[in-house]
Amino acid sequence: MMGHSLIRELWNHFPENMFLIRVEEDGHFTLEAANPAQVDTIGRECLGQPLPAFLPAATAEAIYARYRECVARNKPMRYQEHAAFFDEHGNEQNGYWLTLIVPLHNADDDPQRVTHLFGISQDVTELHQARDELERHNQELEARVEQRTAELQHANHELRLLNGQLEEMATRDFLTGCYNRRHIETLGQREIERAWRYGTPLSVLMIDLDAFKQVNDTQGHGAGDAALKRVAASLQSALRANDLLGRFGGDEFLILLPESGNEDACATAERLERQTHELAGISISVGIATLRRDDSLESLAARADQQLLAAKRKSHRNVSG
Ligand SMILES: Nc1nc2c(ncn2[C@@H]2O[C@H](COP(=O)(O)OP(=O)(O)OP(=O)(O)O)[C@@H](O)[C@H]2O)c(=O)[nH]1
Repeated sequence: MMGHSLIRELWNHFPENMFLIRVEEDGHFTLEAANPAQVDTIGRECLGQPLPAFLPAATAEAIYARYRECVARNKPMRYQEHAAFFDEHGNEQNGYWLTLIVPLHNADDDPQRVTHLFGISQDVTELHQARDELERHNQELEARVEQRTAELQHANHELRLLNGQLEEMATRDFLTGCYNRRHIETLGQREIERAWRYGTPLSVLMIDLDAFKQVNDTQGHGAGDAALKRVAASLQSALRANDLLGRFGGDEFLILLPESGNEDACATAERLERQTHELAGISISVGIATLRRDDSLESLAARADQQLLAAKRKSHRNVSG
C-alpha cells in the first residue's frame, strides 16, 4: 500500500492536472481540491467554488453534463473536450483536454452513492492544432492533386484531338480531302489480304482527268485546283460506303472496290464517268483491273494504269482487263 506521503508527493508533482470534485445534493459540482498543475491553469481562488463560479457558462454547462453522466453511470469516463477557462490573469483561454473522471464513494450511509469525482486532465491543444494543420495540409494537397489531374486530363484531351488531326493530315490529301497516295496504298494492301482471306473479289479503278492540262493553261492553276476538288467530290458521292478513294498523284485517282468483280467494276466505272461529267463538268478516263491469284498491289495498279492508257488512246472510252 502506498503511504499518504507518497500519494501527496504524486499529487504535488504529477505533471498533468488532477482535481477532486464534490457532488452536491443541489445538483452542483464543487471543486474541492486541485493539484499544483491544475491550480496553475485556473488559479487558487477557484478552490471550494462550484464550476459556474469560475468557468464561462457554456464550458461549465458542458462539463456539468459529463459529470452528471458519470454519476448516473457510476463508471469511469474518458473523453476529449474543447473548453474555455479563465487563466490566473482572468483572461479567457481555449484549449482541448483529454480527461478521465472516476466516480468515488465516500458515504457511510450509502456505499453506492457517488460523492466525489476524481479527474485527470491532459492539455492536448498542441496535438489538436498539429492534427488540424496536418488535415488542412492534406486537403490542400488533395485540391492540388485534383487540379493537376484536371489539367492533365485537359492536356490529354487536347493531345488526343491533335493526334486525331495529325492522323487525318497524314492520311488525307490536302487539296481534295480524299485519301493520299500513301494511305490508299496501305488500304489497298489491307484489302488484298482481306480478299485472299475471305475469298472475295477485289477490283481497282485508275482514273485520270481528260485534258486537264488545258484547264490549268486556259483558266489558271486555281481553277484547276477547284476542278480537282469537284471531281473528287463527285467521285466520292457516286461510290458505295465501303469503296475507297485516294488521290494517286497529279490528276490521277485510285479507287478500291472491295467485293467487286470485273463486271461490277465496269458498271461502277461507267457510273463514275457519267456522274463526274454531270456534277463536275469534267470528263474522265478509267482503267479497270480485278485481283488475280499472283497479284501484288503494284501489279494490280499497274494493270489498271495500262487499261487507263489504252482508254485514253481510244478517246477516253473505258476499257476493262
Ligand atoms: N491545278 C492543279 N494542277 C495539277 C495538280 N497536279 C497536277 N496538275 C496538272 O495536271 C495536269 C496533268 O496533265 P496530264 O495528265 O499530263 O494531261 P491532260 O491534260 O490531263 O491530258 P490527258 O491526261 O491525256 O487527257 C498537268 O498540267 C499538271 O500540272 C494540282 O494539284 N493542281
